[in-house]
Amino acid sequence: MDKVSVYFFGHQVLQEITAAFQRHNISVLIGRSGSGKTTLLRTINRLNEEFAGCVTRGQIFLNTGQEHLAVYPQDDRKNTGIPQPAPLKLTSLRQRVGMLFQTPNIFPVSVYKNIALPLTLVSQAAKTEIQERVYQALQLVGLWAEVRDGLHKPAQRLSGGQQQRLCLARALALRPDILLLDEPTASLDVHASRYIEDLLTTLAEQYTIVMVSHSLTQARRVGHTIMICSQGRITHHLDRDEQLSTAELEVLV
Ligand SMILES: Nc1ncnc2c1ncn2[C@@H]1O[C@H](COP(=O)(O)OP(=O)(O)OP(=O)(O)O)[C@@H](O)[C@H]1O
Repeated sequence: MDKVSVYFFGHQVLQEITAAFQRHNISVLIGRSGSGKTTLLRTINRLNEEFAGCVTRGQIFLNTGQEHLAVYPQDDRKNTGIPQPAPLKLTSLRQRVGMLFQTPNIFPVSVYKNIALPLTLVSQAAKTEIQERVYQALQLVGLWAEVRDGLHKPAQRLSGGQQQRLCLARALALRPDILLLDEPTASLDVHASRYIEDLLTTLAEQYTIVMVSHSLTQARRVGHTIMICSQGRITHHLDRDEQLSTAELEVLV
């Protein structure tokens, strides 16, 4: 992303952020409450636009390895003769960029339909293929053995950790390039959190993951890169093995 700023009702909450989230890496955003972590995450799938009074400036590109695509249509270089990447439609962007929230946002339908419904909406796949992709997604998040006998039971009956994995399976079934995770373990106990963390480490081999966390220890456990946000800026950009003491202090100030 290049010089990305976000305003809510004229108040600037992101200050010209320029950053790159490496492919097949877990980038963890940490920082004090209100520093802009969630807003930054939501620029990547343009979710901020769903809120009243929001204006976004700057440019975001998505590099999938095969394609170079523009997330935001604005481009100051319009008249410079530099070839412009293809702009992404919002529906396509939301399919390519999956998102998980602090508390699992399951739909009030069966386990199976939680994954199958969005899949049916965005793909032309036949019923048998939908079923195959639902099963694959459940296996990918380690839920298959736990839910195979209750696929058509209400998803609300699952535990919190299972519900969060179901949400992850729903996002993965759409075959995204990027996963955005907003404190995905915030509502889970330590065992369910560790399960999700291990899962993310495995998924990072295939997906680009950008995650918000309030836990520095979690950031150190799973993050390949740690980005520290403060007052709408990324003030530190650290690799996993870098000494964090200065940065830790910055966060605590
Ligand atoms: N929909 C919105 N409407 C108005 N202001 C908003 C909206 N979303 C975020 N903000 C403002 O943007 C600023 C950054 O909020 P954001 O949620 O991104 O911070 P955060 O670092 O994720 O905080 P937390 O760690 O508490 O979740 C805050 O001042 C917040 O009030």
